[in-house]
Amino acid sequence: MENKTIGFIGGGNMASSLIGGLIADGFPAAQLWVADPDAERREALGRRFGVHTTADNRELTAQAEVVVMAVKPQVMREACQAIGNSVLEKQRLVISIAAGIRIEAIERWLGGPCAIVRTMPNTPSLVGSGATALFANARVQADQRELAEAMLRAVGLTLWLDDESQMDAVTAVSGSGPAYFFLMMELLENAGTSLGLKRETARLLSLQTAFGAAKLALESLDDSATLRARVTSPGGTTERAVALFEEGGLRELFEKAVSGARDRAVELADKLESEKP
Ligand SMILES: NC(=O)C1=CN([C@@H]2O[C@H](COP(=O)(O)OP(=O)(O)OC[C@H]3O[C@@H](n4cnc5c(N)ncnc54)[C@H](O)[C@@H]3O)[C@@H](O)[C@H]2O)C=CC1
Ligand SMILES: O=C(O)[C@@H]1CCC=N1
Repeated sequence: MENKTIGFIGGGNMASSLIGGLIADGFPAAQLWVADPDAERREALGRRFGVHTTADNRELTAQAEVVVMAVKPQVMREACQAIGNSVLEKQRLVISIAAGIRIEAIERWLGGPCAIVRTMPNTPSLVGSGATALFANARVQADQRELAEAMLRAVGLTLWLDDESQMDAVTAVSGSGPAYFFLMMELLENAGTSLGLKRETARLLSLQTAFGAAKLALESLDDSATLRARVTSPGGTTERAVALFEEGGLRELFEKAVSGARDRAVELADKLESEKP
């Protein structure tokens, strides 16, 4: 991977997280390109990371051997169609991070057979703690698979899926997942503040507790329910809080919210892939 040039079509939140994570892992900024129509964004990315920037997607595909599609799903069709010729002619490896959009649609929009790896990363990639699932089409060669994996492993955990349709569930679990945990941290901080703690005290306790719980769970052989049981003294404080969560329907609500996210990925793909050009 070290000698490759990687280009991002779209330099928004997720591309910035991947770029920041790659640079922090030692990947040379001089081998990173970003194409974005937003001049302020290009300027900010150039200043923050020292990467090459351009407003011209085709200039990026001319420069970068690996082309990461990092635009919104709603922009994927137009962006793929605009770079299709150059991607196919130069036989670039395309890596998509777009939620919902299936490989078959990306290939169709590019206009011909192409090596495509569909992935679902998440924003903790910025600090090297991302989680990314990958799925490759049959045109992806072993060395390209290795390359895609190495790029995402540089910013966190990677795993390959054996069925592309699982990507929508992954999107709902780990793609959107950081937002659920941020929400929980926000709510715990607010609850602590309501109980009379200083905002900063409640914030630090909430964040370190989230971090500690995740670290403990990752390093433990026990499952999350067992770890929870160890915090829950019979007749104690945790038991009361957990009972109130259960009574309030948190378990059902969680199932509903995460399947709502999965359904939205499917809905987006069905809508965007069937729209007339
Ligand atoms: N934000 C997240 O946590 C995650 C996002 N994703 C996926 O990443 C993709 C990007 O999402 P975000 O970074 O959150 O969006 P964003 O809105 O922050 O970034 C999109 C960028 O694309 C640029 N853009 C728009 N049209 C363009 C074009 N034709 N060519 C080049 N650039 C163009 C915009 O100016 C913007 O900077 C989406 O497909 C999303 O599903 C995947 C995993 C996690
Ligand atoms: O909210 C979204 O649609 C994107 C995909 C996963 C995380 N952010």
